[in-house]
Amino acid sequence: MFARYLISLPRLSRGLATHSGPPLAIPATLHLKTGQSFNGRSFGAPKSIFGETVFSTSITSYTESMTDPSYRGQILVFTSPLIGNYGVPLNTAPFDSQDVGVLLESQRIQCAAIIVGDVAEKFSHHSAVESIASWCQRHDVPGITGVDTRAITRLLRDQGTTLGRIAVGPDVSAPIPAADKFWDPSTENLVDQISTTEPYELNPTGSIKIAVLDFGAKANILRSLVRRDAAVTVLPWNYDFNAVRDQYDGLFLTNGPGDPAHCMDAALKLRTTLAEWDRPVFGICMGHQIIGMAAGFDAYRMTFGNRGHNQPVLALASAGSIKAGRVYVTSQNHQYALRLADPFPEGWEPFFINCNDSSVEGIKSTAESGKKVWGVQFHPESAGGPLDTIEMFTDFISECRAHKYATSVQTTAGVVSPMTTPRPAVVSAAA
Ligand SMILES: NC(=O)CC[C@H](N)C(=O)O
Repeated sequence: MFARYLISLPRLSRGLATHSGPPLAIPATLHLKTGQSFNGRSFGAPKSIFGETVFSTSITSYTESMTDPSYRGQILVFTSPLIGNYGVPLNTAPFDSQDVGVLLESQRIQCAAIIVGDVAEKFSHHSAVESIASWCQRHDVPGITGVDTRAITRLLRDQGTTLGRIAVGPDVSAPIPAADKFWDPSTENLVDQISTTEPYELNPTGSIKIAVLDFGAKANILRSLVRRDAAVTVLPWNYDFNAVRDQYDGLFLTNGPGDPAHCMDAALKLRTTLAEWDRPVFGICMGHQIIGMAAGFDAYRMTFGNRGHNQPVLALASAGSIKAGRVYVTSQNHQYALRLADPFPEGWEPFFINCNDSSVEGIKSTAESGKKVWGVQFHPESAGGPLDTIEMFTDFISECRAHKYATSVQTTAGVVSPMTTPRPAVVSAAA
């Protein structure tokens, strides 16, 4: 009994640590390109920056959101009023070939800045090692607290995602930059800045070989594949996959930051893949947009996008664990979407639709096409958010196994009886 207290005491003292950055006395202001300003106090790095101001309605998982590479270049406004109350954990996972080396979604904070109503100066969680303010400071990322995030959100909902500048300290009283001086991250190829430059492998002894095109992958996407015993090869976003495709049992396209138009090169290469290769392909968010562009859809910029962890989507088709007619609650972070085409390009059908704004949430290849290709705008891997659609990873891997098994039976027919061919553990009943 006494020993139990001894073990928990150091944790308790760590968990009750207080804010360790500079005092919240430095003024900071968010200026929007459209002329509005919001005054608050600085925390984290006391530096001024530009970015694209977006809001997220997620209530928890600020650590996962902030390390999601898709937020690169963005000033993230949390609508949840209290942020930081459970602190920040140590962002290292045991590094072995089975893991991605981080607990959160990438090695560092990816968003340009955060804006919160009330930053928690005290935090409490058994795995917390520092406050959100000291974490932001270590990563050179500014934050503003003490502003009316509801007012900012209502503004962004009306006028759409808006370019912004955070002015800190002496910059608060400097003249507001002219509208044409606001840096616009959508003009840059942010994917190229974040994607791996060299191929690398995870879980090389896995039983099914999956190639991943990295547009700015969240770690939980890679984990979700490795946990299903995939041998994962992560490739740069514009890698010539067609030159190596026959080594793989399936292709996965990840999430990523910025305007998908910058990745047209990847979409055109994928068009060739889809025309000539019949193995399963799955894409999430940016990956879904790339699949859509390869299929002939347009991607457009939404007014304020969808960022939050409770976005309802209606399944319009069944596949694997997904049942047509059911609503799934999903995690989302996107500004762009595929434009609804009527009719869909030949060989494609609707997969999911957003219940709030009717935007396209998923497309899939038709049964007649003989392909197994899925794209979803939401994040089945979650982190943070609900796990309603996590089994889509199992469905994808099962399809890859089923394809590999069917091919091995075909190629060995007449030589080896199918009975002696090892059958994969999980074979999907997917349509
Ligand atoms: N999470 C993502 O992959 C986002 C995709 C794209 N950058 C968008 O904003 O729509």
